[in-house]
Amino acid sequence: MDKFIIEGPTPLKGTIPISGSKNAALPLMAASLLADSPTTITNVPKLRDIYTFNNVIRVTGTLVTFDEDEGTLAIDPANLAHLEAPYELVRKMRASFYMLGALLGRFGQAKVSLPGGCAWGPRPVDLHLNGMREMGADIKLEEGYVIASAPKEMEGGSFTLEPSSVGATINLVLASVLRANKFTIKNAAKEPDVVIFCKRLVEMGADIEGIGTDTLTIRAVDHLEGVTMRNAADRIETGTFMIAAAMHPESDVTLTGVDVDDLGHFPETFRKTGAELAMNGDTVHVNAPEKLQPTDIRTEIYPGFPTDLQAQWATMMTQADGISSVTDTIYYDRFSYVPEVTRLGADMEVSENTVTVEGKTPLKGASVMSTDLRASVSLVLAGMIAEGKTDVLRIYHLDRGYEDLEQKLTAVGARITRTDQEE
Ligand SMILES: CC(=O)N[C@H]1[C@@H](OP(=O)(O)OP(=O)(O)OC[C@H]2O[C@@H](n3ccc(=O)[nH]c3=O)[C@H](O)[C@@H]2O)O[C@H](CO)[C@@H](O)[C@@H]1O
Ligand SMILES: C=C(OP(=O)(O)O)C(=O)O
Repeated sequence: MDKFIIEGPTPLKGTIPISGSKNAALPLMAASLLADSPTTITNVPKLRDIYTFNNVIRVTGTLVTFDEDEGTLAIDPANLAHLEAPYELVRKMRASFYMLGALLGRFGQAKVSLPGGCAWGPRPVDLHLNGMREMGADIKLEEGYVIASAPKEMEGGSFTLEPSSVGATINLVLASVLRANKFTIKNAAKEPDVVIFCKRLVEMGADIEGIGTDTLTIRAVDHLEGVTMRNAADRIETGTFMIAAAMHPESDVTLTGVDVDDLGHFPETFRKTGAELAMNGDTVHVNAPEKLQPTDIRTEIYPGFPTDLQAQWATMMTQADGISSVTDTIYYDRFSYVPEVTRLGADMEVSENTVTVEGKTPLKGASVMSTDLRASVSLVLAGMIAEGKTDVLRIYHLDRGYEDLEQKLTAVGARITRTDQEE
């Protein structure tokens, strides 16, 4: 198992290119299975989750070709015949559950393992399943698998997501675009990953009304055509590097290739820390403040503060002068990074779904353990401002979602090396 050795503290200075988004690419890949002809997706990052989902898709007989140098993924479902997504692959990442909507929507049948993914607490799929039932599908659970079937035409109807869910919105759209006479999703997710997914489906020929709002109405079309589509820039990687840039008073970082319109209210909140932020076209420039201001946040659905940046934000707040509170309203248990950042000297206390951070505490290098994707990157952020050597163990979590992380950070001044010496 690989680990990072980080020598700190180091200011970050220079330019970091932003990669294509993992969480936008995965639904686009699932959408390509609905088409009668091949789809090409550009700006796809080289990430473990993308490789895993490629393999999930290949099990069905679909031809998947990934040109890693170009970041171009070609998906040809002409020979898609095996309507199953097995446990061995689905357990590795939650988004492989999109196979349920894709296979059911296209073929009226699917056998898909219940999903894995970042495991910080309960992550149910009841809304995916109940929404499909409401649409007219028959859904059973057998030995850890969802067995689904649907007639050629489903009546459709209406289903309210409570709470709003990115994954359920995507799965219900996948299941309905070819098969439901008229299906309405209420309290649908409006996250940019959902918006780009719906827009690309419309380019393929789908009929989806209300894109970007919380009510989506889908009317079945006869067939969808494969197209060439561009994936979005990664808004979570963008936010992570903005936070990294604010943590050391001498840092001055430019991010390129950003989809600034996908950042919701994050830039506004970020400015409250005292960091200077300039956004110009697809470029974001961050100049760290002399003194970081304590800034409370609560995670919310888009355009509110993303839960996928909660751990990074709380870690940044260890360097702010004063007390701040970070509350996660989406995932109540997403705090496994707290004991690890505390090992470096942070003063953090979790109560229910809030972590209270008292700063500013000097951090000192130690060995810490990655527990999930965003928790892991917050340990890297902490390691880059900690005095001395920090070992971040189990970085395979990071490889799920950050493309070339150590190369990108090293290029702007961090001292990070990867080794496979971990016992
Ligand atoms: C691959 C991907 O894109 N993952 C993202 C996606 O995950 P994912 O799609 O799994 O997250 P959801 O938007 O579904 O989860 C939102 C909330 O709904 C709840 N819920 C969800 C489904 C369900 O059937 N029942 C239910 O109760 C969840 O427990 C959670 O409290 O959105 C999350 C919230 O922005 C992000 O943290 C993940 O990075
Ligand atoms: C939690 C994440 O991914 P997943 O939903 O696939 O676990 C994430 O991208 O932060």
